[in-house]
Amino acid sequence: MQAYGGVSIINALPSWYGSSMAIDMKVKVRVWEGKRNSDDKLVNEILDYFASLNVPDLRVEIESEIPIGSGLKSSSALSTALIGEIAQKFSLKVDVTKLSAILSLKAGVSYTGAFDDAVSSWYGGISFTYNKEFKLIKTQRASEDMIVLLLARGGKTRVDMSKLRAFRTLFLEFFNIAMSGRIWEAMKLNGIAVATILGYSSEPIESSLRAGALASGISGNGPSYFAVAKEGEEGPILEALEKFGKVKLVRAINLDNRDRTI
Ligand SMILES: Nc1ncnc2c1ncn2[C@@H]1O[C@H](COP(=O)(O)OP(=O)(O)O)[C@@H](O)[C@H]1O
Ligand SMILES: O=C(O)C1=C[C@@H](OP(=O)(O)O)[C@@H](O)[C@H](O)C1
Repeated sequence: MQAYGGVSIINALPSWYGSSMAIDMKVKVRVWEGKRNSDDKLVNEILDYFASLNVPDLRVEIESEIPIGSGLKSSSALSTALIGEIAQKFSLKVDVTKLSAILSLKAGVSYTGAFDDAVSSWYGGISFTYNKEFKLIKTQRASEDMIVLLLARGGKTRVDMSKLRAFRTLFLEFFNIAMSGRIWEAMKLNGIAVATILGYSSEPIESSLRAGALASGISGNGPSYFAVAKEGEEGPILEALEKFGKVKLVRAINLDNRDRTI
């Protein structure tokens, strides 16, 4: 089973309201009956949950294009893909995205459950959620004709959640801007605010906005930066971002055929 990474539109830590957009960076997971081979806490939390439903011990193979601990939703892509794979293999009916959020919290890899990220990872497109109640507000298709430029970096450390929580009202406003359809504006405001609050340099963001990006900022809690460009207008932004490291170009992804009944 596979799921996808994403970039943040609204980080859910400040207000519990979150939104993210799936991008074409894949995580592919396969499982076989056999002795467990993972020492990852998220994988083991998921395997423990299914063991409690009498699913036998499983060997897990993960192929991921997303750097771990990047802000690009590697954990939600992994957990939804793994939960979906096990549910399909053993014909179990589960709510993939809600279970992903609950088990991510239990495994300690998430602050709010990252339900926003689980929904975009699993269903593609854009998610709007209220993570406190695992509530899906809406999903919408993402424009696949935009280019997302990534300074993809992994290995983030814990963030001080109270720093972001202090800006609850501001992020609630950003969320409302996104809900009204002004996605790039909300994405940019969120991305700049997260960078400023968490102390990341704003130089890559300023450079890409000067070069014509529709949005730029920190995705999730970082450390990855992103910029969004209209197709054909990405050249100067690529040039601006390349001064800060290797840049990866991807597109948003919609998964119109995802089975919503698993
Ligand atoms: N390829 C992978 N293999 C094993 N575990 C992974 C992989 N990708 C993600 N994870 C899990 O996700 C966690 C990282 O989550 P997090 O810090 O929220 O990063 P991100 O912002 O990329 O989602 C890791 O600690 C690990 O448990
Ligand atoms: O832990 C969480 O609940 C979240 C972490 C952040 O994402 P990353 O894990 O990608 O940093 C954030 O953007 C998301 O809305 C919620």
